[in-house]
Amino acid sequence: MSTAPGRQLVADLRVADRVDATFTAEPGEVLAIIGPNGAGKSSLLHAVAGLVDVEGSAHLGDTDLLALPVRERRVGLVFQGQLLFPHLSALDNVAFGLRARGEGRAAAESVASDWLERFGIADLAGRKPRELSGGQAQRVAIARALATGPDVLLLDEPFTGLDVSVQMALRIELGRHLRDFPGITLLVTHDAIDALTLADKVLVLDDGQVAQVGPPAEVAAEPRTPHVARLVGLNLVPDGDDLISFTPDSVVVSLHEPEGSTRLRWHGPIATLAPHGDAVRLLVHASPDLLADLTPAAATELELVPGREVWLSAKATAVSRYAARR
Ligand SMILES: Nc1ncnc2c1ncn2[C@@H]1O[C@H](COP(=O)(O)OP(=O)(O)OP(=O)(O)O)[C@@H](O)[C@H]1O
Repeated sequence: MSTAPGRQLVADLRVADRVDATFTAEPGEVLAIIGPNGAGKSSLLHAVAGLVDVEGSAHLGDTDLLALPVRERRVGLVFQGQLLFPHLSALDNVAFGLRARGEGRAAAESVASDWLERFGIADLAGRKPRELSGGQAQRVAIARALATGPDVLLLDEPFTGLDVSVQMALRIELGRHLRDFPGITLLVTHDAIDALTLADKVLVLDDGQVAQVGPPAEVAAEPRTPHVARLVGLNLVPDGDDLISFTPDSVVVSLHEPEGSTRLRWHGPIATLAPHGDAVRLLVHASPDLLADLTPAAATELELVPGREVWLSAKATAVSRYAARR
């Protein structure tokens, strides 16, 4: 366990022209960092880990993280494609960090063995990484990061590249371990499910800047960036100083301009048309792009095909309206 639990992280980090982000994280909190490709998510984690040049500040309680040499930062890393040491067994991989910190072999192996047990892979202790499946190797990598009792755990897309069923099992397991973890977890993910199920707080990064921070349910209900809206399956349209969001199934699709006074109407060509659950989901190149779900019968009736111009409208009662910026 961490030697110094209970310390808040207060960070104001700038990485070249890629990241300029201020955020805080509470002890025991899982902060999910989401945003489009190239938003700067990995750069932000690398900055905390000390893997890139960074300006600004990062304090963990009274400790100035950036002033500490990298190996003295109590930070656990699980990065995309990060390899285990190929020549070490699973047990020795997990024990490595403890050994590097000066623990004796027996003590380090006992802690490592305990962590393999907690991840349900004690029987794989003697295997080399090449003898492990992707999911097993990732369990070893996460156990290795947690075994040293870090103050901050950095997870960068920890489930990428794994089968969906393995991802689900590992997500549940990780959630269990994170609930007991007294340190701070920064979890970079492109998956709304990770953010909604594992995180206490979500930070949305857009072009290196913090676009939104809040509890997962709030970010999902009132997204402020098109990327997050799409992640949670909502349409998002700017309207003056406000944003409005609405579900694809609340959109009415027609071939002619809707009558009535609603301002909430758009038109454009159908870009794609695909099954979505029991419905047919359209992506329409309006301004902005919008999703609309309708029944297969309605799609056939309207003779909808890609390229066809359609009108979309949303009932005022079906939209959620909120300020674009807090
Ligand atoms: N070492 C580097 N030197 C210069 N530019 C970099 C470096 N690493 C990343 N970048 C650029 O900085 C931007 C942010 O990259 P970063 O990998 O942090 O984003 P990301 O949000 O993690 O993206 P992804 O989801 O694709 O992994 C990108 O435009 C990327 O090309």
